[in-house]
Amino acid sequence: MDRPIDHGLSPYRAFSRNEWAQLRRDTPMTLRPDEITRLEGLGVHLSIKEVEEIYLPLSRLLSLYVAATQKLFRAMSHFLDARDAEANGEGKMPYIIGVAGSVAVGKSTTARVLQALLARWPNTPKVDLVTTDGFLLPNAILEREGLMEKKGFPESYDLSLLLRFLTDIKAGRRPVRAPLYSHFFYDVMPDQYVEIDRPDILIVEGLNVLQTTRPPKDGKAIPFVSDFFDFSVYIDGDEDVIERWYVERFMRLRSTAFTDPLSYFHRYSKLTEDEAKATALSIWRRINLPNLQDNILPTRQRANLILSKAGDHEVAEVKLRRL
Ligand SMILES: Nc1ncnc2c1ncn2[C@@H]1O[C@H](COP(=O)(O)OP(=O)(O)OP(=O)(O)O)[C@@H](O)[C@H]1O
Ligand SMILES: CC(C)(CO)[C@@H](O)C(=O)NCCC(=O)O
Repeated sequence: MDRPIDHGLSPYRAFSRNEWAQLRRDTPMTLRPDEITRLEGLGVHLSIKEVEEIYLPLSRLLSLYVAATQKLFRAMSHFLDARDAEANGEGKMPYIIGVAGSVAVGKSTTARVLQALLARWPNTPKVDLVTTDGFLLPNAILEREGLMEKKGFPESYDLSLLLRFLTDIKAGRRPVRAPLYSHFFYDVMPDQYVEIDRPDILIVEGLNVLQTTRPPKDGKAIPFVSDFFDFSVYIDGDEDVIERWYVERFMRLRSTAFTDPLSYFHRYSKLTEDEAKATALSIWRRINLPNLQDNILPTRQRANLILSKAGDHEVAEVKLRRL
C-alpha cells in the first residue's frame, strides 16, 4: 500500500482559546480593572477575561523568552570578556517586539496591553512603545508624489529613517528619537518626537513591520525592519469584520474628534449618517483593504505568533511558531 504523502509539519502550533488560556499557569493578574479600561482603544472593548486568558499567557511566554535572551547576551559578553561594559549598563540590549496587522484591527490596544503587562515582570521594568505611523512621509511629500491615496502602503514610509532608528536602538545609543504622527491632524508632527532611552523591551507597532524589501540592483543589501525583532505578533481577523470595525470607528470619530474644526476630517462631521458610512466604506475599500490584501496579509506567515480575532475583538485562536 502507498504511504500517505507527507505534507510537512506546519511551522505553527495552533491553540484553541481554552488551550491557550491554560498556559497562564499560576501567573498572577497584575492589572486592575481601571488600568485595563485606560488601555482600551477607540471601539476596542477589553475585558478582564480577555487579558487573563489571552494576554497574560502571552506576557508569560514573552517574559521567559526575554529572560533567555538576556542570558544569551550575558554569555556573549562573557565570551568577549566585556563584563566591565555590562557592569556600566552599556551592555544592555533592548528586546524588540513587533506588532503587525491591518488598520483598525486593534494593534495599538494590543501593544499597550503587552506594554503594561510586561512592565510588571521583574526582569523588564522599562517597556517603551513606538508606532511606525511616525515614520510616514509628511503629507506635503505624499501630495507632491501623488501618494495621498497610498497612506500606509510601503512607499508612504521613510523606511531608511525607521531602519536608522532601529539600528540606533540595537546599538544601545541613548536617547533615540522617534517622530510622532497625529491622527487628528492626519500628518506627521514637525519637530515632535518620542524619546526612547534604553528600555528593557521596545514594542514596535505598525502595518508595515513584517514587510520585506526587494533585493536592490546595486547589490547593497537593505535589512528588513523585522531583522531587528526578537519576537513578532500578527493580529488577524476576517476582512469583513475588520471593515466593520473601521466603519464603526469612523462613525464614532465623526461624533467626537471630527467635530473639532481643527481636525483634518472635520468636513466629515457634517455628513449625514448614511453619507458618513458610505465615505468610511469608500476609504476602506480604496485604501486600507487593498493595502491589507496586497501588503499586510502576505506578511502574516513571517510572525512568531498569530492572534486570530473574532467579531468582538476576542481572540479565538493562537498560533505559535515552532522554534
Ligand atoms: N481621525 C482620527 N482622529 C483622531 N483619532 C484617531 C483618528 N483615527 C484614528 N484615531 C485614533 O488613533 C488610533 C490608531 O489609529 P490607526 O488608524 O493607526 O489604527 P490602527 O493602529 O491600525 O488600528 P488599531 O489600533 O485599531 O490596530 C485609533 O485607535 C484611534 O483612537
Ligand atoms: C496612518 C495609517 C496608515 C496607519 O495607522 C492609517 O490609519 C491611515 O490613515 N490609512 C489611510 C486611509 C485612512 O484614512 O484610513
